[in-house]
Amino acid sequence: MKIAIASDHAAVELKAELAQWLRGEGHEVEDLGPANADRVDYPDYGYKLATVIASGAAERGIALCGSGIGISIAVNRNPACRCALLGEPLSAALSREHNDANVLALGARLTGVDMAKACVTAFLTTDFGGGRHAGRVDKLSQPAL
Ligand SMILES: O=C(CO)[C@H](O)[C@H](O)[C@H](O)COP(=O)(O)O
Repeated sequence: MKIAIASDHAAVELKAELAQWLRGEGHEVEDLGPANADRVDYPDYGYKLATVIASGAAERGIALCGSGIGISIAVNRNPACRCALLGEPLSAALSREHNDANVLALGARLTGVDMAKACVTAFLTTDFGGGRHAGRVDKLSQPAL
C-alpha cells in the first residue's frame, strides 16, 4: 500500500521507526518530514500530509506529533481527510470499519513503538464496513452546519 507519513519534531524517531518497519512489510512509504528533530510546527506537516492524501498520491496517511492532537486537528481541516487520533488497536480498527479513516494520528510522547505498530497494523488491515456507516461518512464530506 502507498502510505504517506509526517510528524513534528516530537515524533521524528517514531516516524523513522514506523517508516522503516512499514517498508520492511512491503509498503511504499513517502516520508514527508521533518528530517531531523529541529523544532517545527505541526500544522505545516499536517497540511502537507493532508494535501498528499487529497491528491490521491497516497492511499493512507500516518500523522505523528507529541500527543497526536495538534497534527490530527491540522489534517482534519482538509475535507478529503478523515483523521483518527487513537492509542490502541481496537480504536484503529473501528476508525476503519465505521469511519473509513484515511489518516491515523498517534502521539509519540504517549504511545510506545510496539503499541504504535499494533495500531498501524489494525489501521492498514481493516476494511470499511459500508452499510449503515456509509451515509454517515458521506455526511462528513458535506459542509458542516
Ligand atoms: O500538538 C501537540 C500538542 O497538542 C503536540 O504534542 C506537539 O508535538 C507539541 O505541542 C510540541 O511541543 P513542544 O513543547 O514544542 O515540543
